Amino acid sequence: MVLRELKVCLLGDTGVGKSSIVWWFMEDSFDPNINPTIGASFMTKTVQYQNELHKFLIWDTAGQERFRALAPMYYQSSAAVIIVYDIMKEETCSTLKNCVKEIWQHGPPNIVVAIAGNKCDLIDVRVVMERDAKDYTDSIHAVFVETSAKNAININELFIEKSRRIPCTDASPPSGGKGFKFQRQPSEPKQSCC
Ligand SMILES: Nc1nc2c(ncn2[C@@H]2O[C@H](COP(=O)(O)OP(=O)(O)OP(=O)(O)O)[C@@H](O)[C@H]2O)c(=O)[nH]1
Repeated sequence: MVLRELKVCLLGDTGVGKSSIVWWFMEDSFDPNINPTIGASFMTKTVQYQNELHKFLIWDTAGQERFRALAPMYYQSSAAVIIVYDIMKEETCSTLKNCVKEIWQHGPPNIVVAIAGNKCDLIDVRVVMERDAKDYTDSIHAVFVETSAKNAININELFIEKSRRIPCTDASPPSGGKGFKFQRQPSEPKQSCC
């Protein structure tokens, strides 16, 4: 079976639920008392997709202002970004849009962008309309999905949709070899990020 590697970076404001999304994807569980990320955290998970194994290499970045300058170090070496906003906080959409602009300017060419409107379990108190978010993401040709890390809505789908769109690196060991091929190495940050 072919093994493919997909480097994915999560970006977005503090508190939108990036770590919770990753945690659900990794562990099938939700922690209401999860701590804010410091710097960034790295995780891997391998899933079977059709007749391939997809190994996700996931960088979960910190959304707090004081860590934003670090973000380019992670997205510049990624094949895909998931930019998360909170459907209850309009201002997190502004951050998202700034983030998209920055990635277009400073990210790798052909990076795949997905937008996740998180906390859709709180649909009754939403302030960001799904239609508006969808129109925006269509305009930038990004994948769009509303998610809930709390109720496990669309989390696996988000990662699977990514893996369908990313031109994956074949990480199968060359015949006789044992190692994995990595796509790109992190480089120095160019400027502060989303
Ligand atoms: N109701 C609800 N709460 C959520 C959801 N996802 C995350 N939360 C809560 O939102 C808060 C922030 O979640 P985090 O996952 O730490 O957010 P983050 O984007 O990683 O934050 P930083 O690490 O600071 O960048 C926590 O209290 C979570 O329990 C969700 O889908 N629904």
